Parts: sequence; C-alpha cells; structure tokens
Amino acid sequence: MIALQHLSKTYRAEGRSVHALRDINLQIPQGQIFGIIGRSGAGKSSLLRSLNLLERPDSGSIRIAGEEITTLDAAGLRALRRRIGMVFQHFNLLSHRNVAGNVRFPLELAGGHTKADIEARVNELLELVGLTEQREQFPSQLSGGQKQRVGIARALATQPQLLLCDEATSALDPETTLTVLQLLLDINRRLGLTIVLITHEMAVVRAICDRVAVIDDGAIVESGPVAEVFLHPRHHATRRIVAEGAYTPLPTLGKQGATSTRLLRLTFLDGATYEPIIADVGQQLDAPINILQGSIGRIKDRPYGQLIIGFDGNAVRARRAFEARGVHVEELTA
Ligand SMILES: Nc1ncnc2c1ncn2[C@@H]1O[C@H](COP(=O)(O)OP(=O)(O)OP(=O)(O)O)[C@@H](O)[C@H]1O
Repeated sequence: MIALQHLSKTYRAEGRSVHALRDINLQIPQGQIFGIIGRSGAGKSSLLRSLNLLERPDSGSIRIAGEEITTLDAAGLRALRRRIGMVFQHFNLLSHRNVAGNVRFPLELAGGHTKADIEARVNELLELVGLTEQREQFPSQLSGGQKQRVGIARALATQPQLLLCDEATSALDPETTLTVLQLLLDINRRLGLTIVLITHEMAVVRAICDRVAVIDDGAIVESGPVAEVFLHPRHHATRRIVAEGAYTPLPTLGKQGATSTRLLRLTFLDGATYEPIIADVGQQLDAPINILQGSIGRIKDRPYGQLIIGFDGNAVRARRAFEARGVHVEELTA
C-alpha cells in the first residue's frame, strides 16, 4: 500500500512559480494497477516521480509499505530504488549494450549477485517478456514494442515490489500498445506486483487499471474504481477525458427527436450488458424506445454498454423499470 498525504510541489524557474502538485492525498492498494490520468501539464510526471523521489516534494508524506520515504538517507534511498522499477515513454535503453546487456545492467549495479545468478535472472526475464530470441540484438535493431519489452524486463530485474510506468505506451502504435498493456497485466497477475502508471489516454486506463485518479492543475479531482469513474464521471476534467471521441454533443441529439422526448443515458455493466433489456422495458411500458447512440466495450475484463435513448412517456416509470434490471439511469438535458 502506498499512502500520500498532503503532497505539494512548486517549481520555481526564471522568477515564476508553477504549482505542479497541490495537497495530494491518495491511497494506492497493494497488488493493483493504478492509473493516474490527466492532460499535458496536469502534474502526472511530478506525481509519479515523487514515488521514487526522482522528484522531491516540498511538503507532505509518502509511505510505501508503511515506511516514510521522504526522510530516507542516501543508503535508504538506494535500497528504495531497488524496490521500485521504472518504465519510460522513450525506453531509455543503453544503445551500446544488447538486449541481455540492458537487462543485466541493474543487477550489475546492485552488486552482490554471482555471474550465474545474473544469467539465470536475465534468461527468466527475457522469457517473461518474450524476447529470448532477440537477446543478442541491439536497441537500434528492435521495434518500439520490443524496446519497451526490454525496458520492462530491465525494470523487473531487481525484483521490485512496485513498477512505475511513465506514459509507457505513448510512443507506440495502437496494436503494439495493446500487446505491451497485456504484458503489464500478465506481470501484475503473475507476480502480484503493484503497478502505477501515468497516461493521458482513458483507453489505457480502461484496458488494464483497477483504480484511477484524475489529476487536473496539480490536484486530484476524482478517484475510484475505473468502472465508477469512467461510467459516471463527476468532475468536468474527467468528463472531458471520457468524452474525447465518445459521443456526439447532446444539443445535436436533442434536435433529432420530438421536443417532448426525454433523453436517458443507460449504463449496463457485467451481466446486464447481455440481456434484452430495451425490448423488455419497451414492452412493459408500452412505449417505443428510440436508440440514439450506443457504445459497448470492456473495462479491464468487465463488459459494459452505454446507450442514449429517446423516450416519450413517463420517465419515472422508465427509470424504475431499468433500475430494477440493474441498469444505471441518468436523465440528460438536450
Ligand atoms: N523542472 C521543472 N521546472 C519548472 N517547471 C516544471 C518542471 N517540471 C515540470 N514543470 C511544470 O510543472 C507542471 C506539471 O508538469 P508535469 O510534467 O508533472 O505534468 P504532466 O502531466 O506529466 O505533463 P506531460 O503529460 O506534458 O508530461 C507543468 O506546468 C510543467 O511545465
């Protein structure tokens, strides 16, 4: 478990002050994949880099597994960083070392390992990330996805308890992004490793995170289980992130129906996603239901669906009928 309390950070440069982190309070449960999402400049990197003290907060407390890390001395800090792996957006591989050499590097730095131990660990890690055959290749001979796999293997070399991912898939195409996210999910499940990732893409959070925190202008504005935050965003910064590419703005929708039409947003999660609920409710209320927009998808391994429907009739009865079938209902104003 990671607990952040009243974390603040201000950068001062050229006579200007930038409040990068404002009174951050956050709990990150052990063994989960935790996403921190926000737009450019929101403070994501500052927050992530505080967790291994690459960035020092001005004030506040950071406890990892019960240990306050902001007061560690140099030796304590070195030991801490061996327990925390980090994966970077631009991979940061050593170009003059081959794949095995890059993965071996943190073990050589840490010291105390025999050559045989190091080779066994490197082999195990290359197997884990699917790069056994590429072990002799140099970074310039690898694809972006392969480079990031090396980055992940290297980050895991010292058997950390925590993996920090700094926009780990932002430099990759969508297909490669999915394979790297799948690898992170496998690692989280197989090794029980806590992963904290920062991203500006909701799709990344939706694919693998258990919980998410939304950061805006240096402050956490919303946090919780991904399904809750994604399907029922409360803060305007979250709504903006979720809405990017999701729905046509509502005023356009309103013009499509009669003025008396009520617009309801229905959210289906898990089992409800597969039931013929619209047909059932239409029949029960004896009123036609007009489907105006819809999307289906997955939040990690949970199926969900969202529909915006137009409906002439008793909205209270409709709401009750949907809620009785486990559907979340929200009335929208066109
Ligand atoms: N070393 C620094 N000196 C001065 N200002 C900084 C420094 N590092 C970051 N900032 C400022 O602090 C704010 C937060 O930056 P941060 O990099 O944490 O945001 P971010 O959400 O990670 O952004 P991005 O997605 O663009 O990387 C920004 O306004 C940024 O310009």
